[in-house]
Amino acid sequence: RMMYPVIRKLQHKRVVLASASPRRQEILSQAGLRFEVVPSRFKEKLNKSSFPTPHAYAIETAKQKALDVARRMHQKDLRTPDIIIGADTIVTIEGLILEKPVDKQDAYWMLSRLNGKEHSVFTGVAIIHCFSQDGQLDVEISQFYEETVVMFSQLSEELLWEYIHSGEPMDKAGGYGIQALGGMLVESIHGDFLNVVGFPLNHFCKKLAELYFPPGAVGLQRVKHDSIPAVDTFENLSEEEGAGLDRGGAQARGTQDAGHDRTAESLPPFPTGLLELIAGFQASKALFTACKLKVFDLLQHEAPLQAVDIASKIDTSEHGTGRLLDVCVALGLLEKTERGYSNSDLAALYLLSDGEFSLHGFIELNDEHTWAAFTHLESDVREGSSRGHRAVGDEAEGLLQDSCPGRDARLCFMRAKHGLAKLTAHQVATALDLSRFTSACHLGGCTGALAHKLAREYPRLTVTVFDLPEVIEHVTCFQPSGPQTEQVSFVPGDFFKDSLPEADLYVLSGILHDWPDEKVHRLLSRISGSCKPGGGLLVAEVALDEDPRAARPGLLRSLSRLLQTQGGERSLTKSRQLLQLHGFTDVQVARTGDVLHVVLATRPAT
Ligand SMILES: O=c1[nH]cc([C@@H]2O[C@H](COP(=O)(O)OP(=O)(O)OP(=O)(O)O)[C@@H](O)[C@H]2O)c(=O)[nH]1
Repeated sequence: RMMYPVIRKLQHKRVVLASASPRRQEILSQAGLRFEVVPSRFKEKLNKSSFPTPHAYAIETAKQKALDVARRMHQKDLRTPDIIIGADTIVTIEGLILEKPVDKQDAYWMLSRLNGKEHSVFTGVAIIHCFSQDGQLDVEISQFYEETVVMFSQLSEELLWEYIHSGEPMDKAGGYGIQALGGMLVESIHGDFLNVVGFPLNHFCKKLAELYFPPGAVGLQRVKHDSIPAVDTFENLSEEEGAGLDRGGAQARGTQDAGHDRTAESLPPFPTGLLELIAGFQASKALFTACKLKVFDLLQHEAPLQAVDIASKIDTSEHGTGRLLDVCVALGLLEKTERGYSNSDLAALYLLSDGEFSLHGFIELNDEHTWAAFTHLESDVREGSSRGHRAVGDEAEGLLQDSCPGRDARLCFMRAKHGLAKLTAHQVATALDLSRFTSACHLGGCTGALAHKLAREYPRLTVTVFDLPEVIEHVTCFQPSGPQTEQVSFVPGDFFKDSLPEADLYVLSGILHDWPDEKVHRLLSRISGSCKPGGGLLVAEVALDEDPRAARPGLLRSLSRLLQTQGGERSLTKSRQLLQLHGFTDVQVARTGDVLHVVLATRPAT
């Protein structure tokens, strides 16, 4: 059998797979790895909301699974394995983490969330090297995760239930098995198939290559005894397993703080998520800086490049540039080989200044304005708006209104809006059926990204983009070429003062959250006055959610709105009430993608 060199490296080691998953066993044995299986007893009960990202949660669970086996094996037979592998697979959609369904109803709930949409599958993997000396356990932990994006077809209820009754969903993350019947539900995938099945073999081999054939001498990250995260995993040990054991056997050896004589079981879980959260602003600023220095643009044209060449081309210090580039590698924005640095797929897709789905403008806005606003957070929270609003908010509000401080700032704001609108336009345009309308007016439609998408989706529809004259003045450079441009026109005006263009559908996307309640009422009352009987109002907003984890992006944005414009995200219930208050009925709601709610309401015929 052909064996990948890194797998061969493990040939004479005692390798344990800490997993009961038959799929993981199959994938690793097909790869030629020899191992024993010792299923973990770690209960997957970590607090999901304490992790900044879903993958941080998956990695931590994988690590705890493997550590549980390490401790139990060490205590039980004192012949510690050399390597223990743990893994955890989760599905994420709309800010939620889905694991294995607990029953058929739960499987149905999961599958109907995934139905017709895109979701991500993350597998976190922990590779634990164990060392036993003087009866003590020492470990070195290496960990990584892999993401695969999966698109589900639109499926009927009947088909979902038939699939659920097959029994296949029950032991699978997200309630489906892509490798079997569940493959019929999947329209497309982007990324590693085996990652969805439960084990990212390719990334695993790369990780082993990093560990066993490091370019320099850098190898495993040795984790001190006292930082081995302890978890409550021993309650199920049989008497035989537990007999005569020193319960502190797996505990930290040589703790620095001898005064804290804690046992492993009494140590709290290692706060990986919290530590990532603490350092979160550093990662953002590193990304902002690399964008501002046009690192990704450069590497798109010339790659791979060494740090010294990048530094000379972007006119920065070699030392500082090298550090920044390595951080970008760690953040998954760049890739690094002996030949130099190049863009990761993520960077190539979203971080080029002229890419189709560029978030460059949004990053620039965050760097130049939101960042500054957040530096006043403490005083603004104390005062409810105030200083930050006066110092920074006026400027930010000016970006949205006619008192805009300058052309550059306005263009920065437009680029940010354009990038976000291109990302969400398809979801907003297709979330609900708009085919009964023939004319639409997108209020505050900025560069027209959503208007063009509406025109493409509904060939009978003409769309007027209504925005401030100083915005309309700059829209030309954002226009696509193609036939649907004839359906879209631009009209300058202020939706608080000027008469609104006639239309049978008004559209507000990401507008209401910019304004306090009093202005929202004024705007809705003007739209209600202009809307013909039978006409509609489509509102797309980042909505607050009942689930605190899913609500996080909305809540953070709400905080940022408070600082910048006095506006804020509103819950779906609030949005619905607002529309009803202004005479709209028949409110239909659709949740799209990760964060948006789209609401369509009708002005009744009187
Ligand atoms: O398409 C597929 N998606 C997922 C799976 C299987 O789902 C489970 C994921 O659960 P988890 O990571 O918790 O792993 P367990 O099964 O509980 O085993 P442990 O050893 O970790 O306790 C996993 O088995 C995937 O293989 C699938 O089969 N297809």
